[in-house]
Amino acid sequence: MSEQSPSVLDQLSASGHKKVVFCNDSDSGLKAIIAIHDTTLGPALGGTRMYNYASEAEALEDVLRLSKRMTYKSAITGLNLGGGKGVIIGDSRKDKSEALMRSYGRFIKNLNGEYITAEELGTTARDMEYIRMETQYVTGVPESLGGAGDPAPFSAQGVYYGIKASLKEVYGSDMLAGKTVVVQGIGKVGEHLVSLLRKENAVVLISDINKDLTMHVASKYKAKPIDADKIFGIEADVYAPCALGATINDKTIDKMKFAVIAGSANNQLADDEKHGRALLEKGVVFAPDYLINAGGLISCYSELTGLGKKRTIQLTEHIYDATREVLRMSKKENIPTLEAANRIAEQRIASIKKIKSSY
Ligand SMILES: NC(=O)c1ccc[n+]([C@@H]2O[C@H](COP(=O)([O-])OP(=O)(O)OC[C@H]3O[C@@H](n4cnc5c(N)ncnc54)[C@H](O)[C@@H]3O)[C@@H](O)[C@H]2O)c1
Repeated sequence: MSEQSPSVLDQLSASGHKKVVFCNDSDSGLKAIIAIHDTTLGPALGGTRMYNYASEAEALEDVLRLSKRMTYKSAITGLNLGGGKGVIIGDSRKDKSEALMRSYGRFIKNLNGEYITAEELGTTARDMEYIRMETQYVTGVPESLGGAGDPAPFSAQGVYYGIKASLKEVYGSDMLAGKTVVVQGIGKVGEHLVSLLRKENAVVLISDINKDLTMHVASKYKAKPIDADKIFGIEADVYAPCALGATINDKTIDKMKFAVIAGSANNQLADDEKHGRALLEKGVVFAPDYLINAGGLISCYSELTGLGKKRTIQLTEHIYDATREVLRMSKKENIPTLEAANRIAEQRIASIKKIKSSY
């Protein structure tokens, strides 16, 4: 390691991580890192991403960042879960096998429940089935195996509540009828969101790089297709990014004519501090992504704790109140909404830590 790069333990100290496990199995070719950020509220839950990282340092940086975000996400959503994440280094189309996934499952097993995994970028429900063959500490398995199934409908529902809470902040009413919403990306989450918005007679504009899907969703829900390069010139009440991260950046902020940004995509701000502050100054209400896209996490939590669908829906509805609280704090303290969300999450963790210290 060069003199400039901090040691792994220094990196953990700086980010407040509890534990990082490096996994290596030469028989199956497994190379993975599991990061456990914080377990004050409960076991560390977070998906496993499989990605062809350019270096181990890049994989470590990603897993540290993602696991910390999971701590905040669970905390602000009111769940009794900590934050963790796993990354498998490799090409998910070429390097995956039953043995590799089961080997990874055995590393999770050896953590005795301190870390619970789920599906993420590059991993599938089938992979979770393989992990399940080795350990019970996995969630998001198919309904046919007793799991809660696809979390996307719950993620969409949470985004819908986030949009409504933001409209309430801006217009004093959360009615969607007649409001214009631009949904960017109409995949698993986006399409469910379009359906919920159209049920309340919102005017919905959709954009997706998949043209056939766009035409299909447009005619199914009576939504209007728009070109990707037109999005940031449109005047609309809400922009719902449901495709990629970092769409709010130096290039797009100036052009935006939206009152609210609320969508499912992770890490929507290219630079959390800089762009969070820029949106605040521009008067655009930004519903923090990690809060309003937590419906999928809530679905996993329900699966783990044996809660039924009804309770999952109730917990997802709570995203409305949680968003309102964040927006109120942001306004009162004149701080970006992401910072307000982080503070609320940190306050919950600190207060529960105190309770747990009492014998
Ligand atoms: N699925 C969940 O439960 C869940 C939970 C939390 C967060 N998220 C996040 O929400 C986002 C969407 O998730 P998903 O499960 O619907 O993914 P998905 O892959 O099913 O859908 C993404 C859609 O975005 C489209 N797309 C890609 N690039 C685009 C671009 N430049 N412009 C317009 N459209 C583009 C794709 O064609 C696809 O239809 C992702 O960022 C994901 O990380 C998803």
